[in-house]
Amino acid sequence: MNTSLNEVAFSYERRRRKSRPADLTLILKQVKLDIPSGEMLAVAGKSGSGKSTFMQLIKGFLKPTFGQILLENTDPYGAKRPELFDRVGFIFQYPEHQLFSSTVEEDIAFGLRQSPYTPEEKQAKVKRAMESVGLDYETFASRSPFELSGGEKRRVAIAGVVVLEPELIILDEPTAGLDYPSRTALFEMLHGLNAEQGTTILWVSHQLEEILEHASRVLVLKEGDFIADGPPRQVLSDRSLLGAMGWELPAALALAELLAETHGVSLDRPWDLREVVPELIRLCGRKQPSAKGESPWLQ
Ligand SMILES: Nc1ncnc2c1ncn2[C@@H]1O[C@H](COP(=O)(O)OP(=O)(O)OP(=O)(O)O)[C@@H](O)[C@H]1O
Repeated sequence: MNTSLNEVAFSYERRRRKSRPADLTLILKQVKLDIPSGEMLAVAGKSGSGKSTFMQLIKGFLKPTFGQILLENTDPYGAKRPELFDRVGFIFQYPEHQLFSSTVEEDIAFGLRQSPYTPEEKQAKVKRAMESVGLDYETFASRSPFELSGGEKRRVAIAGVVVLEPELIILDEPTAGLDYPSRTALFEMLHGLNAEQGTTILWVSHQLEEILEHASRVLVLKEGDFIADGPPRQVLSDRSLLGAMGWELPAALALAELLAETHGVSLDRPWDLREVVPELIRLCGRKQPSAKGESPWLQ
């Protein structure tokens, strides 16, 4: 689903008739933005910069004070079509805190309770949603969500949104509090939804490495303005931007710079630590890993 913000400004203050943007404290400042269908879009910015407000406007939890949100070129408010917001799924931070049913299946099916589907159709949808988040139906459907691991609980909570087949999914720091394997699995799942169902994924992230690895585009928000927008490799190599945001250089670039300074090694802008490792191995005089994947450190 194509999503646009047309000069959207937002204030939590009450707007009086005839008030202008300059009369109010704006949390989002006349933002113009297009989010074409199918993007993996990360939003970064300091605490209080307006990320959550931005996401809630797209979901329809908040209404623009000025300007318009367009979903498939339609303003849901102007066209009196609030149901367009149902095509946007919203996953809060720590969504597992909102699980409440006694079984995984009931929890995921909760959003379908008002729908016209038969019980069999609902079960098929739940099963499909569970598969798309990597939860085996036979293993998990009848278990209590409260007995699962943190990563599994989060998958159940996400399946409860995926079952509604949203075209755009918004996630607020989806990897917060997860260990490395759970983070990797979560992104595999999001990439799967994006590639197989064309779902647009928009998520808030505070981790540059995560953005570099998973996003097709990154938006940087500062005090209600998008100050950068583009491919992560381009945006996150801008030193003045990194300085303005108080962000460290991504680890692979920092390591490459250190190698250049200390050993005169020149690497071609590595973005991933895996791209730096072969050079480190060479400098240490160790062999490269064999085709079988043996660790060079153990030889
Ligand atoms: N309900 C509210 N009423 C009034 N002001 C609010 C409300 N919610 C947020 N704000 C203010 O709006 C600004 C932006 O908040 P927002 O939650 O959108 O930022 P954020 O970038 O998501 O922050 P964080 O990373 O800490 O979650 C902050 O100054 C905040 O205090």
